Amino acid sequence: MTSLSSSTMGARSYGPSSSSACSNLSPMSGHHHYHQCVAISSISPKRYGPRKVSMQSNRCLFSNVIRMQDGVVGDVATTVTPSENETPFKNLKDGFLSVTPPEEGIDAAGFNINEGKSTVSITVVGASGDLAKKKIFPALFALYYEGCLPEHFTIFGYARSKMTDAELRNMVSRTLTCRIDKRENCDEKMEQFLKRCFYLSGQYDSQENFADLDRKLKEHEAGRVSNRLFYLSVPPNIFIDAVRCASLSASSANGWTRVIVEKPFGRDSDSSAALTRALKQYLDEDQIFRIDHYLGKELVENLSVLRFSNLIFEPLWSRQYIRNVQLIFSEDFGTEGRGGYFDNYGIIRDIMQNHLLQILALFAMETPVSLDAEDIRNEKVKVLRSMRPLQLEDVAIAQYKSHTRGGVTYPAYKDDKAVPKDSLTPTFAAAAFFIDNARWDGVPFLMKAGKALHNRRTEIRVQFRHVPGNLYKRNIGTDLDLATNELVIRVQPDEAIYLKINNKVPGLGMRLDRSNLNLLYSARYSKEIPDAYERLLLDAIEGERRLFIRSDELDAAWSLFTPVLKELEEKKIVPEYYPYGSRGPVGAHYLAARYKVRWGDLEVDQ
Ligand SMILES: NC(=O)C1=CN([C@@H]2O[C@H](COP(=O)(O)OP(=O)(O)OC[C@H]3O[C@@H](n4cnc5c(N)ncnc54)[C@H](OP(=O)(O)O)[C@@H]3O)[C@@H](O)[C@H]2O)C=CC1
Ligand SMILES: O=C1O[C@H](COP(=O)(O)O)[C@@H](O)[C@H](O)[C@H]1O
Repeated sequence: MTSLSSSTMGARSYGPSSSSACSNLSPMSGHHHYHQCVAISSISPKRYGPRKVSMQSNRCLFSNVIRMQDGVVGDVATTVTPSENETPFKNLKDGFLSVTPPEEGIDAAGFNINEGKSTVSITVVGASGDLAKKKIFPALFALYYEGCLPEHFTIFGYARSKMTDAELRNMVSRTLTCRIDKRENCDEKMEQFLKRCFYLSGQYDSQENFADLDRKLKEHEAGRVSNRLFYLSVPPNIFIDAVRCASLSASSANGWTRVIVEKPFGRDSDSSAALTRALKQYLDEDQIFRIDHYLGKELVENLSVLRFSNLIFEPLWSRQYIRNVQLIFSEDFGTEGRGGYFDNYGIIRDIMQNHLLQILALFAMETPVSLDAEDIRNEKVKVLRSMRPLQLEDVAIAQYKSHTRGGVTYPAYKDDKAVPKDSLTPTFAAAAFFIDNARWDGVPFLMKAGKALHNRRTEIRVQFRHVPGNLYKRNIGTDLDLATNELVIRVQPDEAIYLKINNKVPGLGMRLDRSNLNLLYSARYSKEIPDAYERLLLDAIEGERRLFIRSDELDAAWSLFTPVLKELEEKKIVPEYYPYGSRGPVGAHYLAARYKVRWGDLEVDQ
C-alpha cells in the first residue's frame, strides 16, 4: 500500500499554536501586550482563527475572544453597547479591533475583568436518559479534562426521575465511557468534574420547577455574568414544553441563553415548520442550536479543508470529472431498545434526511465567501434548494429479518416488542439524488443507509470518470469500472482518506493493479479524535453556529424527502426483506444500476 505523506503545517500566527485546541488557554490577566480582539459572540478564534466582524446589532459581546499577539487566548466576557451615532469599533481594521493595553484588571473596553467574569451553566434536560449518559456527560468531561470549559462552569442534570446530586455523580461516573477514561489523572480530574455536577428533579412542563432551577443556577453563578446552555436530551414531544419553561423561567438575565435541540426536528415539512414556529415563540433563531452530530465528526469537518485548501481536488469537483458520489452508512446492529422511537421515523428520517444530506450539502456546495457560519450555511442551503425532491422510483426500501449464523439467532426488526407486527418501516434505504445546477447536472448522488448489516461504516465515495482513450485499456481489461479512480473518505471507523489509482506492478512486464494513496489517521496522527459531541458542545458554548442546522436548511432538507415519505406511507409500500448481518437487499443494486453505478463498498479495498 502506498502512503501519501503529509507534513504538519505551521500554525497561522493567530491560529492555535498546538494540536490541542484548549489546553493552551491562559487567563488574560497578567499579560501586558498590545492585543486585538474580534468583535462578535459567534466566533471561536482559538480553534478556528479569527473571523471577519459581522455585527448583527450594535451590541457586541466579547466572549472568550481576546487573543494576545503572541497567540495566547484570554478569557474575557464583556458586553459593549456603543452609544447612538457612535460607529461601533472605530478601530476596526482588517476585521480586528485594535486596542491599547488595558490596565491590570481592566479590559479593552474599560470594564473590570474580575467583576465581569462570566460563568457558563450547562443544563442537561433529560439527564436520566440514554443520550445524556452515553454522549453528553462523557463529552462534557472530555472537554473539562482538555481544559476547554471556562474557568467558572456548572453542570445541572434535570429530569423527572428522583435523584440526589450524589446519585447523579454516581451515574455519570459509572457510565463514563469516553476516550479520556484511560488517560493520566482521569480519576482525579473526574472527581473535580463531578463536584461541578448537580441535579434537580422537575417536570418538563412546569414553570415553577424551572424557576427552582433558575434559583439553583443563580446560587452557583454567584453574581457573575451568567451564560446558560440548555441541552434538550428528551423525546421530541417534550421539546416545546421544556423550551417554554426554560425560556420563561430560567433564561439568563445578563448573559446569553442557548438551547441545543436534538433530532428529530419533526417528521416532515409541516411538523418541522410547526416545531420551528413553536420554538421561535420563545427563542430567537440564533439561540437555537439544532444538532446533527455527524457535522461534528472529524472527517466531515475535514471535507471543506480537503476541497478548499488543496489545489488538486477543487478543479476535479464537478460533473466534468466525477461520475457519481456515494454516501454510505451501515450499522452492524439493529434498532435494539429503540424500536419504539424508530418505528415512527424509519431509516430515511433517522439517517438520510439529516446526517447523509448534511454531508452531501458540504460535499457539493460552492466555495463559501468565508468560514463564517452564515456564509457556509448559505452555500449549503443553495445546494439543497437546487436538488430535485426524491422520486418514488429513485428509492429502494427494506427491513431486516431474523437470521441464524454460527448457532446464534439474530432478531428480526419486528421481533422488538415496541414494533407493530405489521410494521412497514424501512430499516434500510437506498436513494438517488440529483442536483440541478451547473456543477452537478446529471451526476447521481447515491445514498445507502441501513441497520443490522454486515459492518459498521460511514463513508463518502467519489467515483471519477474513465480516462478517455486510455492507453492502458488493454492492460486494464474490459471492466473499466473496476479501474476507475475513486476517492474514499471514511468517516468511521478507522478514519481515512484514500485514493484508488491504477499503478504498474513492479517487474519487467506491464501489469497494472489498483493501489491506494492512503491517509490512515491512526498511522498519521497520534492524537485521539474527539467525539463529535465534544466539538459540538464546545461550539455551542462558544457561540459558533456553523456546525448547527439553520431553519431554512431544515426546511429545504424536508422538502426533498416529504413527498416520497408520504407516498411510501400512503401507498403502504412493502419493504424488501434482508437477513440480519447481510450486505443488504438486492434492490439497492437495481437502483444503482439504473444510473450505471456500482456501489463502491462491495469491493474489499482496505
Ligand atoms: N440515544 C441516542 O443514541 C440518540 C438520541 N437522540 C435524541 O436525543 C433525545 C434524547 O434521547 P434518549 O436519551 O435516547 O431519550 P430517552 O428515551 O432516554 O429519554 C430521555 C429522558 O427523557 C425522559 N422521558 C422519556 N420519555 C418520556 C416521556 N414520554 N415523557 C416525558 N419524559 C420522558 C426520561 O427522563 P425522566 O423520566 O427522568 O424525566 C428519559 O430519561 C431524543 O430526542 C432522541 O431522539 C439523537 C441521536 C441519538
Ligand atoms: O442519529 C443517529 O445516529 C446513530 C449513529 O451515530 P454514530 O455516531 O454512532 O454513527 C444511529 O445509530 C441512530 O439510529 C440515529 O438516531
